[in-house]
Amino acid sequence: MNIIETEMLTKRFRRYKKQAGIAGSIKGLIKRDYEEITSVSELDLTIKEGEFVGLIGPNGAGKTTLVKMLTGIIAPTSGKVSVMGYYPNDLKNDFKQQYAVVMGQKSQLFFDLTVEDTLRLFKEIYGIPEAEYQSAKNFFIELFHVKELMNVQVRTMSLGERMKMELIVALLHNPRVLFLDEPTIGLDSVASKQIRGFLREINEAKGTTIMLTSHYMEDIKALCSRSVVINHGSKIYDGNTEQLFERYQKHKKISLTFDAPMELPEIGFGVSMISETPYKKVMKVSKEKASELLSVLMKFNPSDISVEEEDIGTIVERIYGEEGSSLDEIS
Ligand SMILES: Nc1ncnc2c1ncn2[C@@H]1O[C@H](COP(=O)(O)OP(=O)(O)OP(=O)(O)O)[C@@H](O)[C@H]1O
Repeated sequence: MNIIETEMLTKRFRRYKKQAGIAGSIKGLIKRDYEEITSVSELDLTIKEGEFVGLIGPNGAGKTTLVKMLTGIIAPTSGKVSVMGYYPNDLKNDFKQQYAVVMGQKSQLFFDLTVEDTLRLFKEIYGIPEAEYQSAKNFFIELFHVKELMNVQVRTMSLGERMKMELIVALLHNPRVLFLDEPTIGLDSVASKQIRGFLREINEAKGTTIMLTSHYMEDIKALCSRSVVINHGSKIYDGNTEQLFERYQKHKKISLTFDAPMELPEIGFGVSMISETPYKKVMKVSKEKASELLSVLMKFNPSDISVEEEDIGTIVERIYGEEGSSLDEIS
């Protein structure tokens, strides 16, 4: 069953265009010039119940605008949108009860309350019956291993602990759809990995449909079997995530940190150095050579080593750049 359906979905904004200088400001008081921006353009999208979909695109691509239309925060300019059978912008209570939004950069927690109190507060907000509340709470406490944090004030928690709480609060009422925006932002690699594990578990155990927006390609690669790439408001790829990376990702970025100043010899593998200080080296290597290079680099005893995927901007450029690539062919 399709839980999200859009057809020719379009959102245009009118933006005041101020002319430069004081003269421009004064002129603007009398006559205003506007420019029209098409943030989402004729977008067709269907998502089945239970899917875990990555929504990716460079800054300003239209991701947030799309999610705002799917959650009813803004109305489309034209086209059709249906989420769980509702027109989101009607903002029916039944609709709002069935989805959740978690944003890595915005918190819905009350920093002075303990987690126990916060959860109880959200129980009341969502009107969750006591028995259901207890069972959901226990399920998440166990899943996220947060038993010892229940009576801790939110403000004293680490970023990773707080993100777990954001997810518990959002999922307490068992929503059918979860919209996630940058859930691992600012987290170290251990905490990010943990959060990814929980999200996978929630998707599998509860069948929650998840739409994940992230600039971290590692999140998308680890979690989403399907990816939707948008650029300038239009869909430019919709399909298998593995194929997306296989086809459009050429390099990996490897960062090494050392406890003492280190000068690396010429290491070959066609490596190009992105930045270099005595304590930190960041380099780019073709994805085929990455693991071989890693085993060589380990011999220099780095105190930390990380491997990152290419950023979405580079992937988008390749999608455009590939001769004959068309959406029909890819998806
Ligand atoms: N309320 C608004 N009024 C005018 N223009 C807007 C409004 N909201 C978004 N836009 C414009 O629409 C375009 C898409 O913005 P949107 O926030 O959806 O992009 P995004 O893909 O979420 O970007 P980011 O990754 O930077 O968050 C941008 O050019 C933005 O400036």
